[in-house]
Amino acid sequence: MLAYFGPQGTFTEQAARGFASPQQELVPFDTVPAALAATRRGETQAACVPVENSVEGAVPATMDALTEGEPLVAVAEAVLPVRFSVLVRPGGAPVRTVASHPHALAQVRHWLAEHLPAADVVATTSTAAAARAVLNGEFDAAVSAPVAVRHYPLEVLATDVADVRDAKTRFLLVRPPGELPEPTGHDRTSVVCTAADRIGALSELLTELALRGINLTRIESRPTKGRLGEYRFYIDFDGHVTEPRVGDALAALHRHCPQTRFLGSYPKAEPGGAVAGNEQFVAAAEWVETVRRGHGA
Ligand SMILES: O=C(O)C(=O)C[C@]1(C(=O)O)C=C[C@@H](O)C=C1
Repeated sequence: MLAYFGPQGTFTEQAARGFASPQQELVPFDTVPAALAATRRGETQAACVPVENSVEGAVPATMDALTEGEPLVAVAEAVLPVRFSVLVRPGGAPVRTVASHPHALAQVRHWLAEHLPAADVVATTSTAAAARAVLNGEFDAAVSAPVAVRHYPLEVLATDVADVRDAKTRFLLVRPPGELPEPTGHDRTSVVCTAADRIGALSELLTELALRGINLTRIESRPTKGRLGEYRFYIDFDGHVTEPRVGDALAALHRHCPQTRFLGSYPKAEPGGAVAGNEQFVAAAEWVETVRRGHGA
């Protein structure tokens, strides 16, 4: 069974369908923490959750839920284009309230200001929860994934709604630690570190990556929720933990910050990024070995 951030008809469900094997049952949960908790309890083998959007940035609920509680590691990612449909109850009543997930609302702000300027905007737990609430009569319109209309008998007021063309959301498939995915040569590694509160602490972490020619793809901070000013850093970079320099960098991050949590090494959904040559690192390590054995200089 595969848990996903639901209910039925979310973008996350589409991403989960891409990950699931044909016989695997998909189970919706109304929140990201609930989907991850089911996987931690062993009720589902894995969970699919959104992690970042190209317009609105990180999904804080996912970041927090990945660091609080038993470790989970990402084994795959997917990137989906994000375009919305605006759904209403059949009958053409005036739209006084429009609901959606905060990330979705942030991506259609200009469209709403132009087309539904008088409507009150309300946040719901997900885009599909908004469609469900419209069906129940709680709100007049939902900003939803186009597939939502297959699950909720609503009318489509507008399609292809997006302030920014080509917006995308990245999703992760996570499961309890186990066998790692094989390296493919186009992988991403994710970790979270709590940097010490002292001069240069963050720059030391990043320098460990830069010195080894590792390309940083994302860095986000979230408060630890303990002391004011204490932050966790979510760091994504190119490469797989089985590569010598990536393993080396991870060990260095752990030395600086013993509570470093490994969040996975998994194939990148979209090729690209700076591909630094791992070969030099392997060749250099081999050279050191020959020196150690007294066969090189
Ligand atoms: O509510 C959904 O449909 C989701 O899958 C969540 C989510 C998100 O968290 O970013 C996914 C894609 C869109 O950017 C809007 C909402």
